[in-house]
Amino acid sequence: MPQDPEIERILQDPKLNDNPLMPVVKRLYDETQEHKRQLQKLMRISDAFDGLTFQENSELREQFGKQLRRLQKIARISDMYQKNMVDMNEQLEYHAQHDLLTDLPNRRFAINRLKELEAIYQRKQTPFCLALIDIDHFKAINDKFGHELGDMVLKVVAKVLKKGARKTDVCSRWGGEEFLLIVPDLALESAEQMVERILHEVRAIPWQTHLPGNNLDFTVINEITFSAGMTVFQTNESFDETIKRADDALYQAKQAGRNCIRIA
Ligand SMILES: Nc1nc2c(ncn2[C@@H]2O[C@H](COP(=O)(O)OP(=O)(O)OP(=O)(O)O)[C@@H](O)[C@H]2O)c(=O)[nH]1
Repeated sequence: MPQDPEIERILQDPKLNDNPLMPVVKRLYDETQEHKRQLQKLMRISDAFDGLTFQENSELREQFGKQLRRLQKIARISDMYQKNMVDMNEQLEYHAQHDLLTDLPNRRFAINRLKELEAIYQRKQTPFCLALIDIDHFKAINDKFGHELGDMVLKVVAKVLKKGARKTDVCSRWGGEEFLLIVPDLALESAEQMVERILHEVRAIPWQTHLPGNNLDFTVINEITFSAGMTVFQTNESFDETIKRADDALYQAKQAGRNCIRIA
């Protein structure tokens, strides 16, 4: 420990030995030296601690970075997972309301739409028409050419029906070879003209020429037609009753030789 030379000299001076203040000066000097030693020791400890802290800091920083990267990865995975769940839910919802073969809205979808229209009708008296459309002699197509070709015919006819209807109409697969067309905001006469036009388009499908379809031979089909029963929703009835009337009209169309529309 470096001593203070000036004070050392005074303390060693024999002339001052008898000075009554000398013991106090000596004690103070010793205490000061001791404090100095303590201070230096503390500084050394603090230096070492600083080094240690720095090392720990960089280790902590590295661990923190690692954790952060892991968290970001987990967040990305969770994002993707959530997006997949949303996509899957949308798909599930879509498939719950659409027909797998034709991709048209299914019976459940149509019934929901009918419920909505029925409710709207109670408030605003906005009329809507229904057309039950049934492909003629479809069993014979299956029997003669096979179920696979029958499926393709259903798909092609469904496309033509959808294309012929307006965007606001619902063209649904009601079941088997039967379709329900829901036509809101249109007088029955105009709706009938629309279905007549669609029937004409279905008849005109060029089965003989250029239909795509794996190894299926569409040239065996001559002409596909449908029969339709149409009606309009009336006050004080449920849509079930409207459908029943459309079904009766469809029966009449079949009885009349098919390939035509009847109104009830
Ligand atoms: N390929 C195929 N056939 C179906 C499907 N759904 C129902 N069918 C068939 O459609 C046929 C309907 O036959 P029917 O109810 O006798 O009616 P149709 O032969 O069209 O006779 P009409 O309606 O009186 O003109 C049945 O043979 C069913 O098996 C389907 O998804 N794919």
